[in-house]
Amino acid sequence: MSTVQGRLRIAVQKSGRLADRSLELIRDAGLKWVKGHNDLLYRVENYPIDLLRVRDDDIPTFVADGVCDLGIVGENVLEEDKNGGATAEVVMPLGFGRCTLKLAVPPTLAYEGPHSLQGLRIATSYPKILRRFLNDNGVQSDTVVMRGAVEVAPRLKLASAICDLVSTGATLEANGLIAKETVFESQAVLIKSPTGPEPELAHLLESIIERMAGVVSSQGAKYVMLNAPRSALDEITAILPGAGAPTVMPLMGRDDAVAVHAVCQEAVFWETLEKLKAAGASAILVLPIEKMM
Ligand SMILES: Nc1ncnc2c1ncn2[C@@H]1O[C@H](COP(=O)(O)OP(=O)(O)OP(=O)(O)O)[C@@H](O)[C@H]1O
Ligand SMILES: O=P(O)(O)OC[C@H]1O[C@H](OP(=O)(O)OP(=O)(O)O)[C@H](O)[C@@H]1O
Ligand SMILES: [Mg+2]
Repeated sequence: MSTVQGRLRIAVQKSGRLADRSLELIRDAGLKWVKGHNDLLYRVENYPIDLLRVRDDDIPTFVADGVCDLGIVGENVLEEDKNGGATAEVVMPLGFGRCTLKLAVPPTLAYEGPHSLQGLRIATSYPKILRRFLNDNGVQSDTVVMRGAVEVAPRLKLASAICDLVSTGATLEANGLIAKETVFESQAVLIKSPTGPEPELAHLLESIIERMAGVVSSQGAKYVMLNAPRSALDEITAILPGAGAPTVMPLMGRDDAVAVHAVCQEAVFWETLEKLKAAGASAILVLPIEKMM
């Protein structure tokens, strides 16, 4: 595929677990497109950018080779794809698509540590990451590569253990398997091409990355406003989760109390509000943040 002159390209998963969240992030960064008849390529209307919709396995190569300038992919796929050649650069973690590559065994296998897998067969879709884990632990095992439904391998007597992605653990449980080792922790990441775009598009690329960073950091962040007795100010600001220096303002006609405004980078739970109240805070408001830069 040849690159289109004068347009940036962003690779996203066409369908699957990352597809919707990837488009949502791009939309929140201010890009607009209409779904046309071309399923592979969405043309962005308000910037010279195209969204290339592909299998997630192809995204690292497209970005490493400069066919796409940016891409959104799971760290697990990126890691498995490493081959010593040109690699895409990780720009930032995106906070979604969190999952863990785990080793799991049936209850009939007496597991006492990685050495219990010595000489056994392990089914996985991630042979390279698994091989590295086994080497690091000095274990020699055979791997059976399966593209999906890895969890059925022990029942079919294809393998004695599996190494697959887990998030809720429901699939392992449904297949009677028990997780034993964490092999790799993953989430979706933004990657960029090492070759860089045409010089005229460099500024646009940086601006899109900066906007995406703003969207990611505002996710889960809250703007908290409250009134606090002056005497409890230190205690109250210490309770506010992930807040930098809050803004402290006088309250008209009240020398003993102040208004506190803070951006909390972490989730603000009901428990936090209860603690703030117990410390003397009142009129507590928690507001969502739409954009942050
Ligand atoms: N159970 C899960 N929970 C959260 N994230 C997951 C889970 N399983 C996979 N992921 C993440 O989502 C990515 C895409 O998963 P998906 O199952 O859609 O991939 P796929 O079947 O390989 O899709 P494709 O057709 O694009 O090749 C994975 O590589 C991983 O980073
Ligand atoms: O811990 P859980 O929440 O149960 O999730 C784990 C399952 O999710 C992924 O598969 P997916 O459903 O994406 O299907 P696939 O194997 O066809 O890609 C993974 O391969 C597991 O099978
Ligand atoms: Mg895939």
